[in-house]
Amino acid sequence: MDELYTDLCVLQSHLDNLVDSIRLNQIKLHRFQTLEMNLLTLNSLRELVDQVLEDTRLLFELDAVSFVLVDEKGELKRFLIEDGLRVEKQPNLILLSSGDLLDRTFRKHLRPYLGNYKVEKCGAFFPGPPAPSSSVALLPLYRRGKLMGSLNLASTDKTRFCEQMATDFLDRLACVLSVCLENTLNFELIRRTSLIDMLTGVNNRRYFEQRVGEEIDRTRRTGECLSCLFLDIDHFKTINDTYGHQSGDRVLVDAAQTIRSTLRDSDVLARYGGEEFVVLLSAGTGDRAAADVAERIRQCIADHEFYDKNSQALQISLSIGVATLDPSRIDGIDATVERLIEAADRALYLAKNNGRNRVVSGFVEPSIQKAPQQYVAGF
Ligand SMILES: Nc1nc2c(ncn2[C@@H]2O[C@H](COP(=O)(O)OP(=O)(O)OP(=O)(O)O)[C@@H](O)[C@H]2O)c(=O)[nH]1
Repeated sequence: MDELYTDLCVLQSHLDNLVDSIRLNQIKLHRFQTLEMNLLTLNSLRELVDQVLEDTRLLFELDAVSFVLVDEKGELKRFLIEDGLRVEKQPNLILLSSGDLLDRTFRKHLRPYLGNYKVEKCGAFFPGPPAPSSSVALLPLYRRGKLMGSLNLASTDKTRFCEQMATDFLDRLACVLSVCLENTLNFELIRRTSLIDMLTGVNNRRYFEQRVGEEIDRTRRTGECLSCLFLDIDHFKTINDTYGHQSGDRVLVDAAQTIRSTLRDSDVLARYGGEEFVVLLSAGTGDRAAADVAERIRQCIADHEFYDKNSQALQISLSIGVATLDPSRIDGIDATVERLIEAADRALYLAKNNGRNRVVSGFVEPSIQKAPQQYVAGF
């Protein structure tokens, strides 16, 4: 009888353990499903990065999460900056200019690595080493045999990730994240290609008009200044007429690259149309700094040697109109895309009328529009 009772107790304890592990797996499954559902509704790389870095850590109660992405052409960095992410302030986002690290770590079998944190194996996957004796899971993200990145999880609980563990949930998460990453990158490329000027490779007017609206909303919220520069190549018709349309195209491409090289990554440069470009300076650039940037661009173009299609050197110049929207000077409702563009265009008109190859600056004025006050001249 006693023996039967002992057997029953052992059986009961087995059953209890089984029920516990089923409950635990249900909780895990629910967490994975929540994360997967969130990943499937994302629209941009920026959202994907935020989701992966923040939600994964909180949802799975991890001590560190990092996200490695292969970014050979620096495109992903540009997408993220354009969408307002301060990449330099995200130590857990690691953008690699080559896939060598991932190839070395996963290439043999494309399987996750689970185990103790070892600096030689895991050091490059975490910005700072997790606490001593942490356990980690490095999950390769790949599609069609190509490694795109990795999701890296760390816990101070050294039993959390062990070599012998079943990895079904983690495999599935890596697989879903890989598909989402591939879709997001394809979507970003299509979206941005339609926002790029085919000749010069800088953004087009459509992109600029989207961005300027977003930036004005931001200005209303933060009270920071927003400056817009209108740039127009002087006597461009004469360049076309003298050297031919193809040479004109070469000049436009070279001018766009030269202007881009004077700007910060976070500034927006777009071809507005024909020989007109527009620059939106990143939030917080005041009116004086904006005029300085404009003057730097003007000087850089004036000093630059351009070439026609027969490699004959030629010189060009730019007229630039600068308009600054300073929320401390105008009412929020006065701050509109049209008013900012109009003010920059008016300043450009003055620069042209005052002799070209110069910068004229002004503010978006409250209700009664004043002529821009000229305080910076080209030469
Ligand atoms: N090569 C080339 N020329 C273009 C392109 N788009 C516009 N243009 C030319 O740019 C010229 C612009 O001429 P205008 O608007 O008269 O201006 P401008 O000669 O630069 O004179 P100002 O602006 O007054 O200094 C026209 O001849 C257009 O045909 C382009 O994509 N390629």
